[in-house]
Amino acid sequence: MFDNLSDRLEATFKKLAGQATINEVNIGIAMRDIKRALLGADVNYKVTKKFVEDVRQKALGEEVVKSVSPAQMIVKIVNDELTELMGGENKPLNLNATKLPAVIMVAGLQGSGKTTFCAKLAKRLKKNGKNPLLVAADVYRPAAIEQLRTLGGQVEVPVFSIEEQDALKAALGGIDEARQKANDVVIVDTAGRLQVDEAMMAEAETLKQRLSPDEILFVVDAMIGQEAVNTANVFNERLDFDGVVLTKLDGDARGGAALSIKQVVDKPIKFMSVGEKVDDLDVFYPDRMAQRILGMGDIVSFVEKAQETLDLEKTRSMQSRLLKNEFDLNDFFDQLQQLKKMGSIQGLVEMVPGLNKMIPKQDLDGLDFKPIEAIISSMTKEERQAPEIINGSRRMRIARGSGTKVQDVNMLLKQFKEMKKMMSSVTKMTKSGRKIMPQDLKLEKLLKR
Ligand SMILES: Nc1nc2c(ncn2[C@@H]2O[C@H](COP(=O)(O)OP(=O)(O)OP(=O)(O)O)[C@@H](O)[C@H]2O)c(=O)[nH]1
Repeated sequence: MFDNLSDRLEATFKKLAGQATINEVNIGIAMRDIKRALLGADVNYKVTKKFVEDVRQKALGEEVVKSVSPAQMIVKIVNDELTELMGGENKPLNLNATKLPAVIMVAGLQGSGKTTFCAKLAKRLKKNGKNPLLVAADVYRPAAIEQLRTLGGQVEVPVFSIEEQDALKAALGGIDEARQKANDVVIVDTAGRLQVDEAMMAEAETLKQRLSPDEILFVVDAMIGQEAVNTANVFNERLDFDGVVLTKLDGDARGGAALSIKQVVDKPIKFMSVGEKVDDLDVFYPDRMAQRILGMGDIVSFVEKAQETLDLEKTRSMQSRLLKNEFDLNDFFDQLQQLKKMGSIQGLVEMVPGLNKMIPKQDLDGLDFKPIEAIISSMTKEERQAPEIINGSRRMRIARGSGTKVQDVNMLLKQFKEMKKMMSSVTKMTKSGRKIMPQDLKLEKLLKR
């Protein structure tokens, strides 16, 4: 996701890197490039136009600070504007129902990933101490009910359904059942159709009126590009939903939906789904997403994900070593082993600065960490602890031992060094309690301001 956009933005920043000052001419060229990059990523035309204009105004209005290069300044402005574009901060679910159970209604087109999302959300809520009930209000297709049952089984959350084709009856029945069984949240999976149609909308409206949900979430497949924004508009006009869930962000989606939806319907993106497995759901953080788009990785999400999934003992010791700046290739190796346990590798790799450049994309599907593992395995304990002692002859030995080339060893060491440098600035920032920004990770000069 966003690869192409990231590459094109990076190229734009590189072009600016050699320039001494910001002026109408170089900003004009940069804005033209950014505009093309956004349109190429399927971002809505109006949104793109406004975005570029805002960045231009800010860039030209910005006071020139000697120690900051135009490229750095623009990266910062683009980062801030991207964050704003996607909603600024994450907006959490509203589950402060005065009457229990809280009701979450989930709507969207058929095949958007709605049912899968319901199960993922149930799992997440359960983990957070809730006692959810899933309700199959997609009553027209037995397969959909069956799917919810299967997924409910996987996440160990009960599923309520009825035989009759009456969505309202199913939903009300589910709420009743929740009251009796002391479930504090009800997640209602509503019917999707292949296209927005009147009957579907009317049914969803009735459900909204009768259930008074605490939260209506609209689920949309990010792969459908511009159409995602149009569908969101139609649903929003009828349902005035509370939040958006973007799905299939692990696929080839160009990201336009993520970047346009908030602006067009003025509703926050609350979650993003990044794979088919029940764990592949992340809270949507606009600031972290902006950092990812700018190729800065997303250390914060990565550590959080690690905490959720991994061997806590190991994670803790890794974090403490990170804080002490003792992170070495042993930790890196451990991390790779653990990564495999953490679901969608592609998604995870994108979160770690440097790692996305280290592992060729085509290798990700086959989880091919083997060359990296082989290289690290061929090192001695001392070498892993202090990679700087790995000189030319050691590199040759390691390459031979791991069946790789010296260039591969060089590459790994170089990337590790960069990663360590970045992590060290992150940890310094964490210690000082200051919020971490992408420019902290890459643009060291800015730190000196
Ligand atoms: N790659 C990927 N696939 C997903 C994701 N979310 C859902 N899917 C897949 O998309 C397909 C459709 O998902 P469903 O949850 O059945 O979609 P739905 O909107 O409930 O569709 P109906 O039940 O047919 O109305 C399934 O094969 C899911 O496994 C995701 O984030 N990434």
